[in-house]
Amino acid sequence: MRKLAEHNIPLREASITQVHSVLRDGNPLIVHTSMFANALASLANPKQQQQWVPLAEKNRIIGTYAQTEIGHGTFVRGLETTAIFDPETKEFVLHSPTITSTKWWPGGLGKTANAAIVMAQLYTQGKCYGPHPFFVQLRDFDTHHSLPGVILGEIGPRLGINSQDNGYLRFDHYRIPRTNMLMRHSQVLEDGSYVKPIHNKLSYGTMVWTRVAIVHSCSKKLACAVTIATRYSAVRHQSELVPGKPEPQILEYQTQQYKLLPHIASVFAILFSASSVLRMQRNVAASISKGNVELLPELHILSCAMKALSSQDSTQGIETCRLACGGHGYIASSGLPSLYTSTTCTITYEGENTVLLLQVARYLIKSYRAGLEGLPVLPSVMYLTAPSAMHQSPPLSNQALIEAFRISSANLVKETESRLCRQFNLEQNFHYAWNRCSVALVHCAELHSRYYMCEKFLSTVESIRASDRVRSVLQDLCRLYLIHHITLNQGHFLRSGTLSGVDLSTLEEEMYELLAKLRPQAVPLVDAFDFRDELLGSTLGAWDGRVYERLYEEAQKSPLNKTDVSKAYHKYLQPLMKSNL
Ligand SMILES: CCCCCCCC/C=C\CCCCCCC/C=C/C(=O)SCCNC(=O)CCNC(=O)[C@H](O)C(C)(C)COP(=O)(O)OP(=O)(O)OC[C@H]1O[C@@H](n2cnc3c(N)ncnc32)[C@H](O)[C@@H]1OP(=O)(O)O
Ligand SMILES: Cc1cc2nc3c(=O)[nH]c(=O)nc-3n(C[C@H](O)[C@H](O)[C@H](O)COP(=O)(O)OP(=O)(O)OC[C@H]3O[C@@H](n4cnc5c(N)ncnc54)[C@H](O)[C@@H]3O)c2cc1C
Repeated sequence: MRKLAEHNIPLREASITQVHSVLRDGNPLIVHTSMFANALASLANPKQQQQWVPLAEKNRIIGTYAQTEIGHGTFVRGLETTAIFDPETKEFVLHSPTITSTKWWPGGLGKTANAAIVMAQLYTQGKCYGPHPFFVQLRDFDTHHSLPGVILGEIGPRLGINSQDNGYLRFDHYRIPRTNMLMRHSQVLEDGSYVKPIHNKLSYGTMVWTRVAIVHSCSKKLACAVTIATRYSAVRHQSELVPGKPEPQILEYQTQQYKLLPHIASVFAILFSASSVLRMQRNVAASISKGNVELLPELHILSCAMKALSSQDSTQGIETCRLACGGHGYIASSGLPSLYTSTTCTITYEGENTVLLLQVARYLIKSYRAGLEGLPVLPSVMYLTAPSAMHQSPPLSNQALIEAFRISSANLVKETESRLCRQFNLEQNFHYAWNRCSVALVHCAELHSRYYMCEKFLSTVESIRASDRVRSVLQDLCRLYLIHHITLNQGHFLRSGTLSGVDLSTLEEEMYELLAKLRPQAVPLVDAFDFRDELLGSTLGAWDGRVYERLYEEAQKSPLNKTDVSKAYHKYLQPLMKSNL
């Protein structure tokens, strides 16, 4: 925090620099510097910002974002915490009526935060207006004791991020001033009348912002993992490639190249997509401040799509990197286990991936139907009903592969929509029919999202300012990425008729050649991510390649090595050995 102040970095950008750089196993301030800061910036009105932002900047207020309850995470409309306006006192009364209404999970809530943005069902003049955000003080700003009417604590150890305190929170008729409702988009006036926002999902804005931030952080996490595994694969020698010859670097094995190079490519694909969504988010934020919400649905869908894909890709990629390091990938000092545990949670938080992909699918089906009816649809989904341009590009060129993605995605949406119609005719109920088609719908969303990511990778590489040699490496990497994902999804391409079995064999051959061609670039590529050793925190991935020395040195730090004979020997082992059991 001192460094942030020294470098004049505003609070809401702090999480960018903090990710993984301070505490590897989670950071109790991350929700304060990310979601809490963003909620104040985007959901509070100017007067409220003047009141709270300076205090948050100085860390007098340390906040969290308390939305999820034990009973409901995904279904935000189902939250049970109530905020009932009392016109007599001009206060909201916050209450947790049931066990299932207990807030559960918020980062930093257990012990660190003294305030929270709480999402609660807003009631005024006897009517419920759905979940709204409120600024709520939870602890005394001097003593840090929880305030009367606030019951909170920590939820216990998790798979990872245990340096963070995730918390629970209940309210017992806890009163806050009316002016603590975040009132930038909707308001409750003194007489209790409700003023609607210009779009009823604006209060979900902090989730959208965080999903975009997660895409960025996933590319960084995956970049750390591929750096560790690639450097290690250049140091590690094992087995014989040719009988009787010296043991090669494991990076010489094609299977090892196949494990690592597509994930190095994936770092770029995720990063370029993140930049594109970030640009869109900035545009949408600027439009919203002028009262225009036209592009909000597009941003919501794109952020859902990219958050889902990047969290899934980076988690799988990190696990593959860990496995690619053999036994040493399992040791904590490799840095890979904590990278995995602090990344796999991105699949769940900020919208569980399946649920987000179903949001994307809903948008695809609606846009497809609108397109068929000649109604206007937004740019990213116009292709669903636009005519094919397949014949215009040379066969199997990058452009042709992108077109194959586009047509296969459009084809899958078309097929799934027909299935949905058939199912609807059987069920006579849209929601049941939707559920019976939801596996196919998730596949639609995944293919559409992959198409977007491939397209962003290619268009960025084509327009990037770089030397010819650097560009050529990036082009190879991009080509590898496209082919890799086509081979993983080959069924869709065969079904749409965009690629034949022969095309797929040709592409597969090319992929193997690309692995060999890119092998000498693997270490320079990860070195170019430019992570300091302190940040990687890995015995396997340090710049100098002293893997074995570092493993040995790290082992010396094990508390069990402080004495030759451990206490447990005297207490348990020796009695056992003497007991003749
Ligand atoms: C150099 C770079 C360095 C990189 C560093 C990067 C820095 C990264 C830093 C930090 C990373 C951040 C770490 C922070 C830690 C995070 C900790 C975790 C926090 C949390 O998890 S908070 C809780 C999050 N909870 C959720 O996400 C809940 C998920 N559920 C929902 O969002 C929704 O309820 C829903 C999407 C499931 C929708 O539910 P439902 O179908 O019931 O729909 P309705 O709510 O009725 O909506 C109908 C209608 O509205 C549209 N809709 C929904 N949401 C939105 C939205 N947000 N915006 C716009 N529109 C929305 C929906 O699509 C429907 O539209 P249509 O009717 O179809 O038109
Ligand atoms: C490490 C971590 C940190 C977190 N930090 C915070 C925080 O700071 N603040 C906060 O408010 N929350 C936080 N959360 C909570 C998080 O946002 C929720 O866990 C997440 O949104 C998923 O909701 P859920 O747990 O209710 O899962 P559920 O929705 O119960 O999901 C369980 C299963 O049901 C499926 N499912 C649910 N609904 C549907 C549907 N409509 N269609 C198909 N399948 C469905 C899901 O796909 C999943 O397979 C955190 C969670 C974790 C793990």
